[in-house]
Amino acid sequence: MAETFKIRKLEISDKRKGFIELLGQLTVTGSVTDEEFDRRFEEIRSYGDDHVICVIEEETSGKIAATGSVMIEKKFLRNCGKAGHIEDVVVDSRFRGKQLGKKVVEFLMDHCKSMGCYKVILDCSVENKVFYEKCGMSNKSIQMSKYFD
Ligand SMILES: CC(=O)SCCNC(=O)CCNC(=O)[C@H](O)C(C)(C)COP(=O)(O)OP(=O)(O)OC[C@H]1O[C@@H](n2cnc3c(N)ncnc32)[C@H](O)[C@@H]1OP(=O)(O)O
Repeated sequence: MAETFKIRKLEISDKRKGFIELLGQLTVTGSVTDEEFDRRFEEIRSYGDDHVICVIEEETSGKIAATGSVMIEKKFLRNCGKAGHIEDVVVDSRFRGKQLGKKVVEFLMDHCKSMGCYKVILDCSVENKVFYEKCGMSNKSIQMSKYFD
């Protein structure tokens, strides 16, 4: 059957559509219960346009095929400017190479533009550098991190 894709914001029913399993293709998710998911969903929803999670649903199967999120940081510099931070971009391995990742990033960038951000930034592995270049980004600096126990 033909695949049809719809891009939209995350909905509370998306846990049943494989959203957490999809994130598991990016990194460790732990076992998120329905209650934990609902609580976190409501918390994120309360941030309104300052924290948006985008998904692409494959409508024939009703499964979430791709996702990505963006947070809007409010600054004092640049005349109290705003910066977008893209995180957690992942496309289901069955659907990679169909421009879905690019569509997710474009959706998130459009959101940043509509929010008046002067820039959008993200961290990624060397393997994903070309993908983000194809999304219109360029390498700016190095990534630093510290994971807490
Ligand atoms: C900020 C973060 O979240 S970083 C984490 C990124 N996510 C991951 O690493 C999770 C595992 N990987 C994935 O989910 C996917 O491979 C993604 C998200 C990196 C790419 O998603 P896809 O849907 O497969 O990419 P998409 O089809 O939109 O590719 C767009 C373009 O980038 C190119 N591209 C995609 N991935 C790569 C890659 N790893 N290396 C080189 N080019 C690539 C494609 O060939 C395509 O080029 P074209 O427009 O000239 O045809």
